[in-house]
Amino acid sequence: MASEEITITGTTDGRYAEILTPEAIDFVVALDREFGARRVQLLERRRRRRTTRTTELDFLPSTRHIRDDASWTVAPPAHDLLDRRVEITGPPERKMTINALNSGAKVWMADFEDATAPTWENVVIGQLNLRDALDGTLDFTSEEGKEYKVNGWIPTIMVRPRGWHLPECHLRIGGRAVSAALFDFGLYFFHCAQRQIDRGSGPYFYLPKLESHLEARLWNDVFVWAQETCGIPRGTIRATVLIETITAAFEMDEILYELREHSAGLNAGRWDYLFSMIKNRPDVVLPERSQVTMTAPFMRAYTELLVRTCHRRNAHAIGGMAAVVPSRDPVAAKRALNQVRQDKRREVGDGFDGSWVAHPGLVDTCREVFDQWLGDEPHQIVRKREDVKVTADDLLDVKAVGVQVSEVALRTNVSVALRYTAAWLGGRGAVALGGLMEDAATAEICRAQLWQWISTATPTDYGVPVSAALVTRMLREELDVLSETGALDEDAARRFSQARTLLTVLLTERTCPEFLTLPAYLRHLSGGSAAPTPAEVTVAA
Ligand SMILES: CC(=O)SCCNC(=O)CCNC(=O)[C@H](O)C(C)(C)COP(=O)(O)OP(=O)(O)OC[C@H]1O[C@@H](n2cnc3c(N)ncnc32)[C@H](O)[C@@H]1OP(=O)(O)O
Ligand SMILES: O=CC(=O)O
Ligand SMILES: [Mg+2]
Repeated sequence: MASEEITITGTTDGRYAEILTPEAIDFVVALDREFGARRVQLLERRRRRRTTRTTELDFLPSTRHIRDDASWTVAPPAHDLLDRRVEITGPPERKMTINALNSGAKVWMADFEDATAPTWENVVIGQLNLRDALDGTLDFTSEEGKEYKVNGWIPTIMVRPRGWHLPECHLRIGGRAVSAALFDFGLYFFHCAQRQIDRGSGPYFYLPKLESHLEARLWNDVFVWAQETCGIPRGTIRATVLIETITAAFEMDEILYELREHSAGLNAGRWDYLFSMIKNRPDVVLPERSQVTMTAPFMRAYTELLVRTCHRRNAHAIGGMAAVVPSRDPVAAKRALNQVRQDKRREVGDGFDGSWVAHPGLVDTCREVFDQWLGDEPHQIVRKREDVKVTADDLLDVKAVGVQVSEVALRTNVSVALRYTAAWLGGRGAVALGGLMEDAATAEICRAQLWQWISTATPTDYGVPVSAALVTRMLREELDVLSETGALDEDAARRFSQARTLLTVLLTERTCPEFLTLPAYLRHLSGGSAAPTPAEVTVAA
């Protein structure tokens, strides 16, 4: 096994070499050799669980003792994760890294996941930006000559590696691609763990898209191994798990338990949660995205249970993303701020200890709401929310009878899915479209909804059922409009055409494809040359 060839197929010279040192690559390879096989087994378990399920989802009988045992709690919070009232998220792109570090938020989540298109450049240079930030050497000059530098105080940094489902195909062991999650975690840990400790902080993470406590156990074992290997005391790492799949919502206690010596609570990843709901219950038709708000009974049940579960275990409960971004139009900007204010008020009132914003222009709004409620207290974990009683039925209480979709809703989902996918193929993992922040999670909702509406022939409010023919026609029309108005240069036209082909295939599969980003990555960003499937050839023709 030790003789398996290690190959790297992306750029490795210039500043890439500062991250892709032989020692750092050895560390990632060792991580993948240690844990790669378990990751593959857990992905297979995900597939089996989803395809062979015959009864409704429920809490696990086998882990009842963990839920019923009131005696355990998670480790006390690290000193710089005590007060998390406002957390800004975004990709570790150079300028945005500086802007996030200067934003005044308590925490910055540097995101290799929903907000990053995992091109080789984005994933390696993102690591370099993080390291430069810690070394105090991060600067940037824009094309217009605007100079960017990090001011004095910076937020606590948490890094979100990619999910277990994604491979990093540019690094292979004996021809096998390594896990993208271990690649992102490993490089950050290798370069920045000690740097963070030296400045009085630590290696902190956000863990995305977990589907079970066994996946949390795998992360915990990765943490223990990484700390031991690098001579860092056990329990130095801290990680907040996003509860953003419906199966994980049934295992919140168990996830905290698995990670208890490294846990920094849970976060309500509302957008992927909706996506997961559609994927896991394809026959329960959800209306358009704008109508499924956080006050829908099943979304409320999920967030209430999250707060109660966290606080019972002395862990932070962190709120989610109101996906509006301020616009330059003052009226729209005011509306966006009001929406964010309302969303954060609901969260703090429910017991959340902090929340996310997607833009520096929203930091003050979120902080003001939490300041008003928390005052000088760093969090509200003392509010145990014992009044909350959430059953399995509550988590699944989707009122989806008689859903009809409007033409506007259909066209919006088509437009966002197409534009986002094209941007992603061009290396941008988050974009503002129509005043909304769109990232991998929100785009997955759009395309999964289109798939669901096609597969159930959901009626439209103008008399015809949604069909593959209707949606593929809309995709073509959307692309035609962009082409005719001259909005696309040659590169953009190619990416839009690739996006249309990809979406057309995914939207017409018999079962809802697991992820948009996985086939998109394998086909277009992995540096490989995957042959097109017969379905894609048909679409392209
Ligand atoms: C479902 C989830 O997982 S949510 C978490 C993942 N998603 C995210 O993190 C999205 C983060 N947000 C973003 O990426 C951006 O806000 C976008 C793409 C939506 C909009 O960005 P822009 O189009 O650049 O917005 P806008 O022009 O208003 O930005 C103004 C300034 O704020 C900066 N900015 C905007 N958002 C951020 C951010 N999240 N972090 C740091 N800087 C930011 C811009 O770089 C720009 O800087 P400049 O004035 O120095 O040029
Ligand atoms: O990652 C966050 C989400 O809402 O999805
Ligand atoms: Mg997410």
